Amino acid sequence: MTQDELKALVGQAALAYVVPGSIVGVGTGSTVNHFIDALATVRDTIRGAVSSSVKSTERLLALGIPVLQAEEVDSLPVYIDGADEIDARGCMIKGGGAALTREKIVADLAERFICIADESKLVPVLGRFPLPVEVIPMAATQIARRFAKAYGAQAVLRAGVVTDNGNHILDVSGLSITDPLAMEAETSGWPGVVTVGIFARHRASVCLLGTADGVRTIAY
Ligand SMILES: O=C(CO)[C@H](O)[C@H](O)COP(=O)(O)O
Repeated sequence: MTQDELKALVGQAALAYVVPGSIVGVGTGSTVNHFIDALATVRDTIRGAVSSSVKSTERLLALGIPVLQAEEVDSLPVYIDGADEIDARGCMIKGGGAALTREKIVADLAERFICIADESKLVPVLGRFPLPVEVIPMAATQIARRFAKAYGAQAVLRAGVVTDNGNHILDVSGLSITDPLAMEAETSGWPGVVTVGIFARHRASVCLLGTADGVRTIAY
């Protein structure tokens, strides 16, 4: 099976976690695009979606799924999203699609984070995938220096990318994230950091991994 077929498999499997009559939290990315397509087939059974990006909103609306604003809902039963890396405890690196800030906001509304990914995303330790960090533009250089000093890591500005929030993305390589909760807490507090792409406080409750043998479900 191709990687895209594995993504389609888990996008479809995630439908089992959609609560009838509810509003669904929807992430961003190529795997989530498959989920949105699957969600459209049951759109009459849900009240709508809260989306984590302009791209996902456009796809949801094009498929006839109503989109609500985050401020219109108190809580969501599930948030369904992809990841760039997932460790053995369900902590993740996210933000490859530059949507990490809104993803964390919508995930924070949800009771459960259902992560959908192909099995190549499962790693022993987070950090091989460069960590995306959304930053206020004027602070980018200062924050890059701080990653070098604190962790010996190299932060590179993602060229030509402006987030849905008008900010920039640093991609930080050379990290070995053995304590995701601690690193998320520490770096999230640096001035100028909007959102760090470590999802430890908002880690996955369930991970659906696409494998050649079918969907592997990991509950944390
Ligand atoms: O965090 C994300 C976007 O900001 C995505 O969930 C992550 O990049 C995975 O994307 P894909 O499903 O395309 O592999």
